Amino acid sequence: MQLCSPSSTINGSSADAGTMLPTSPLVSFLQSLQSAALKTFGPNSFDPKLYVDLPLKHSLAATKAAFSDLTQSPCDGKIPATELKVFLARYFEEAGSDLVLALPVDFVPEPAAFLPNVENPIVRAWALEVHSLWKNLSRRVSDSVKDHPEMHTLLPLPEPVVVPGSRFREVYYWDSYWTIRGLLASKMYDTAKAIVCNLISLIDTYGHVLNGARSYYSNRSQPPLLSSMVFDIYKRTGELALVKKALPALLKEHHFWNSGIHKVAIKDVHGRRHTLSRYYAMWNKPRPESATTDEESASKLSNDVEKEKFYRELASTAESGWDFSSRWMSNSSDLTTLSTTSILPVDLNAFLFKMEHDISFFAELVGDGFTSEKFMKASKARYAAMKSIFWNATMEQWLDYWLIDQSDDELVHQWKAENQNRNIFASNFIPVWMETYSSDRTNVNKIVNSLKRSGLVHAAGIATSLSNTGEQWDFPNGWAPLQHMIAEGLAKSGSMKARSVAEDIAIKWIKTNYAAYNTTGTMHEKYDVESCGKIGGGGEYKPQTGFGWSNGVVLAFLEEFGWPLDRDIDC
Ligand SMILES: OC[C@H]1O[C@H](O[C@H]2O[C@H](CO)[C@@H](O)[C@H](O)[C@H]2O)[C@H](O)[C@@H](O)[C@@H]1O
Repeated sequence: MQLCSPSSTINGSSADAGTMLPTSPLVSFLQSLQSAALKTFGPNSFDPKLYVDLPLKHSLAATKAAFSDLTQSPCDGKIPATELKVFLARYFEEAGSDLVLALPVDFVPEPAAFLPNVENPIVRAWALEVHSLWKNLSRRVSDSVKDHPEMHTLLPLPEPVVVPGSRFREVYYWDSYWTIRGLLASKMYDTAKAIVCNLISLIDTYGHVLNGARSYYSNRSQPPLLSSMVFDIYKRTGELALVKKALPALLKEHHFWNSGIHKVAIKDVHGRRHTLSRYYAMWNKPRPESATTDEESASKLSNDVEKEKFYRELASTAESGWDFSSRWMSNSSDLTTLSTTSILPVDLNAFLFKMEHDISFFAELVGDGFTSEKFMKASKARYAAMKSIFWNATMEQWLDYWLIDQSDDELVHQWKAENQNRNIFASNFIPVWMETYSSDRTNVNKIVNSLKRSGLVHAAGIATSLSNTGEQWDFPNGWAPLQHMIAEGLAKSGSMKARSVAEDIAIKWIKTNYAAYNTTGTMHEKYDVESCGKIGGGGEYKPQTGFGWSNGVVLAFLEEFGWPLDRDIDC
């Protein structure tokens, strides 16, 4: 494979964070269609995202004119269902039809040296089924997107793609990391590299990796894991070409997260000044993919200023990947108290610490000593900042820091102990995924003890939080990425005790995925950690199947821990 096809021209750097990016005419129109469809079809089984994913069959002008005729004399303020259905069939292609199923070039039914330590034949057969799911999730962007981008919200990408599945028809940023981990276990190195090339092309065009490859996602990113993708592929293949290609893009991405409104200065208890980052979307309107839901949630707010602030918090929370969770709310039963832009998140800064480390490593590899040194210094500075601002020695975990009672106009915040959020979330343990933390034996043992008494570890894995709010990034849901980062960090620490806790988490997780697969015939986006084989729920959309990161984590766990002949896979 050619390493990466030439990517689209650079439009310049991304707009200043905190500003509003303009809405495209197509997205605005599809949002009005979404709103009309809700009125017509009602809320049961209504998925607002479907409407903003619809590709046009005719020009936007012609489609708008026809829609306008339809809305001239609606009965009871709504378009009759039969008329709307006819309009939809006449003017739109099916959602997702602009991504064409494409067999990955490097897929073989049973790769050589596949999961050598999985000895149990039942588990091996299932792992091969999970491996075969890459065929269902692999696509290429249709030519019509490249030829007529104005008729699609889907963005053109130069290489084949792997999608999470179901309503998530397009590429997602942080999901891609665990997809890649699974592809590496599946020995599908070209497909893994293609994913990275696509994300680099987004940085070339927008200055950051988008939440997902849709025009309506351009106002925000997602947890920054591109450097980890490049690092893991390099470790596996030893090929320098991808590192060389990725390095300039990573420098741009680092700038995106460490400038403008993402960047926060804070003085610690000793008066030392640090710089950390936060999530902050360039958007203060309803998220187009969930506009009807967001408008409903905002309806109890009394004025436009409050609504705009709330909409920005919703989009910024989507940027965190944890949409939605009590983690970001000052009142866990009230979504309108989302305060994501006023929080310094542990996991985001841990990812950036790793990015700095990775960039330093990549720069060294390509012979750029100056950049390598610069980023080593940056990672050391963030390490010090994370210790001063997030680490809580009594709880022996890292805690999110709330920037409360201080306005954004203040140039430097002042750390106060009471602003650390003492609620327990899986994110409080994510730094252990980074080698710098996991290789410190004393620290790891403290973290293992703290994790064990946290209340997060359940029969079927690690819970996202301890609060059952009905939001999907809360109890009792467990998510594949969270299990993986914590277990991998502990497993690689060199502490036998930590490795055994990690293996226990991995076994529980594999068993619950297997049991649910056996009863439902599919892999799920999230699971309920209270009992083995139970799928997750809650949140703003129906639980999804497919599913990229769950498949990736099962394969990565089986690669790391194997499965002995005599270990039972049943719950
Ligand atoms: O449509 C609602 C939201 O859906 C996405 O978020 C969830 O799915 C993503 C894909 O698996 C995942 O990356 C994210 O962590 C999930 O919470 C989307 O990313 C959001 O932006 C969107 O508003």
